Amino acid sequence: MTAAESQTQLTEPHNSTAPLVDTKLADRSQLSKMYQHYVEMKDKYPHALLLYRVGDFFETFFQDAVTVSRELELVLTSKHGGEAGRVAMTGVPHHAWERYTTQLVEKGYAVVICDQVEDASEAVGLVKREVTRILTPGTLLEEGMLKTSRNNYLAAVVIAGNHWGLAHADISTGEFLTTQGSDLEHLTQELMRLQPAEVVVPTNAPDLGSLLRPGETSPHLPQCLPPSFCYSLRSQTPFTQGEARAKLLEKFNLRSLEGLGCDHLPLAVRSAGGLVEYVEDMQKANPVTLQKLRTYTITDYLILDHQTRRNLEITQTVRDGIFHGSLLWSLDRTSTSMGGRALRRWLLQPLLDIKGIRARQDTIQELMEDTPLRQNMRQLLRQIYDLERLTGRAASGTANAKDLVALADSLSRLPQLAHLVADTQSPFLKALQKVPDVLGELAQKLHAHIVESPPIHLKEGGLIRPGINPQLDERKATVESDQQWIANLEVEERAKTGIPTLKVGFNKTFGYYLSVPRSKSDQVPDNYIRKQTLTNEERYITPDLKEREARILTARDDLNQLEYEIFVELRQEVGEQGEVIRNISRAVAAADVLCGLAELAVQQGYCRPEMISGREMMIVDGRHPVVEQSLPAGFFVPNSTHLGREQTKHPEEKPDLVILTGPNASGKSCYLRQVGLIQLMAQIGSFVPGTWAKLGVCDRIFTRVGAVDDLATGQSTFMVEMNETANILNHATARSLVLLDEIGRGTATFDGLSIAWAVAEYIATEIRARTIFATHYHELNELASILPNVANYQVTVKELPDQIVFLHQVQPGGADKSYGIEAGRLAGLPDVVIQRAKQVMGQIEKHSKIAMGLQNME
Ligand SMILES: Nc1ncnc2c1ncn2[C@@H]1O[C@H](COP(=O)(O)OP(=O)(O)OP(=O)(O)O)[C@@H](O)[C@H]1O
Repeated sequence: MTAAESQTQLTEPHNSTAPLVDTKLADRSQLSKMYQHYVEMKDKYPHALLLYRVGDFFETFFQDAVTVSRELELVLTSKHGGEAGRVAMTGVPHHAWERYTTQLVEKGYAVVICDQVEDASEAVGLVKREVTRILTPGTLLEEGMLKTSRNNYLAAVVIAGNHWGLAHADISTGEFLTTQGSDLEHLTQELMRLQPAEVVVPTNAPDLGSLLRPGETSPHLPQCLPPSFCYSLRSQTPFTQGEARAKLLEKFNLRSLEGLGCDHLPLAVRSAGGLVEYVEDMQKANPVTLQKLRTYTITDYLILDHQTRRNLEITQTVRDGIFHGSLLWSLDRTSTSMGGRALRRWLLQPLLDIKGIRARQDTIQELMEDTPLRQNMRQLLRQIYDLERLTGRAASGTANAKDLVALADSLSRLPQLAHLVADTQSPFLKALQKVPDVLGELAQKLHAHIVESPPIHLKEGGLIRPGINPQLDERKATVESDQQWIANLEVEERAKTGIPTLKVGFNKTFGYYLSVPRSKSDQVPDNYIRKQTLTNEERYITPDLKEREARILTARDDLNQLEYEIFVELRQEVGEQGEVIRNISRAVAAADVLCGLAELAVQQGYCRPEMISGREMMIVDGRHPVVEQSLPAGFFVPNSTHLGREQTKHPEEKPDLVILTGPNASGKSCYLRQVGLIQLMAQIGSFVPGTWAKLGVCDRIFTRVGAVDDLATGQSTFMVEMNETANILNHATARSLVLLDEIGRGTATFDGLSIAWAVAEYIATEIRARTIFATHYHELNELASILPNVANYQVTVKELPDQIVFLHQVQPGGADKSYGIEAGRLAGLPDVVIQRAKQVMGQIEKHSKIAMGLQNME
């Protein structure tokens, strides 16, 4: 029976023969003991999928079975549930729970793991089971469930009127930050930046504990929260000022929150306290260590709204939503996953502080100038594993022995790294010069204790080296000597019985046995006790053999247990050093990002931009960092940019606003984005694609690029465009960079042209933001003759008799034609249509000189 068939059958109304799918419809007193316990547990977690350990499986029952079978395409079956009848069931093998759970969590479900906590063979009555783990998208720790290249954020929000608090943590790395603000639009934008896997929201909803999957709505969810995330609806109590504050003080063992910088920020405190409470509630058996809470202010960073991040394709492309072809793709030369995550964070949160930017630039420069240092560092960094997450798993008790070996290997690279950077001067390299002694000692201890290549399982022995623990060695010796005794037994018994083919064997049911061919069974001595008869062989045991076997099995259990205890102690020691390891990990990650950026700058021939506090933007021979890498070397045509120069006798040479015209596909959008990306790269401290640059720090970059229907919100292309334009006009300042592509295209020509004109005029005269305005409306070129801070630029083409050659060069002046009709001709429009189009254009141009009626407009 397929999953689909079984599901159809089970979703039919319940009758006496169909399996039960609804716990509420089941007569609990008629259920057998285990199912009664299951239903009790399910009552506690009504909104999660409950995976219940039964023998070698994790099973789901009732309605959860239907959901799991549907989502994982597993066969839905049923089991006898006692007098009440059969119960719907879907199960997964216990060793594969991580794989299946990952899929469920990725689909936005919360999963509760209820495991057996006593040995089934020793249980009296029902095996004892407890909830050992609750997994939600934002509270994952397991290696296989996390993406190495990005943080997995859990966020918590508190909203009070137009004010908000937002805390976020990555519990796999320990990062924990909080902020507050006073415009709900900023909260939306900050959530869009973080892209949290899960957002915790305090509500008074009746269905507390439920997890809304992306796209699911609830009247209890504030409107400003974007629908694309998972939301956990929680009680408001832990988010009250008193509770939240107390929770933070307790968590970080503090008397006051002053040191955390959020004492005076009640909403930041409430969201952070609520988040800690939630994490503690989710992590039953594995307490999570978070780094000390840090407070930040969103206005301390360059603000990029969601549209701008999207349009500039910072982490993924607009068209396909993929990493390949994004800015991050083109810049990432990091060697560690910690560095990869840090680069992503930097790109989504560029700096405003010139000192901070210069410190990063200094480091890049030093690494560019010293090629051996850079190469050696990169080589060494490649040998450093994900220290942040390994430490997280150690501290929460989920790390295995392989994790600790990887951690020790990585820690032992740190002194080598320190040695390599011993003579460096820049701040980010100096931070690596001193490795706390305790880490070297820890690495040594781990290496000394754990075998080089340990097994994944922790309770089956083989983890700890000899010579570490006398008791362990003693037990090992006993087991080995007993095993030797058994090995000798074969030889001795062969000699004794004269049966040369006698063998000693082992199986799970009988343990050790002596195997003799049936033809020789009459030669066995009296002390052999027959245990099993097979086609060609007889199997025997002897009292001596059984005695040894009992000794071996007990000693081996003891041995494994002792090894496990030694391992757990080591793991705890690592956890205790969590903060020290994570501090140095952060330094390694930053150095890795900068080393990668230095490598990139050398490979691609980037320059160090001079960062200034004024508004000037000068880029000589700038290039688009992504398009350049996608074209064969030397094919990209560089272009310069001069904007916003304040002290100049010829303001027209350094305009605030550039009207950029040029035919389709000539390279206007590419140029526009290139300017935005160079500014953004400069503000993360990177060198930039160009031969020389001087850049005033921007407070925000705005883009309005291309026309895309927002079908999800039912808005037309034109309305989306107008909303975005309104947002820019309402928020841009003289320190912003505004990149506008084709404003006014989505409506009638004259409406569009009029809006485009008015928008450009407003930006140039009222806001004075540095702006590039790409347009097909050549009429806008008139603005330059009226406003002193507007200039015209065009992307040039060469006209040949039967084709247009794109030169991709941006030069002063306005294009007087758009070549749209030529493009139509090349595309095969009939000649008569082309001729008529030219006639109509001539007529329109005659009557549409805006400049002529300009006095009337003013
Ligand atoms: N400076 C450049 N050097 C080399 N190739 C370029 C350059 N600029 C753009 N191109 C190439 O030209 C193509 C078209 O560029 P782009 O999309 O920017 O044109 P456009 O003028 O904005 O067109 P439209 O007006 O139709 O949107 C790009 O895909 C790119 O490959």
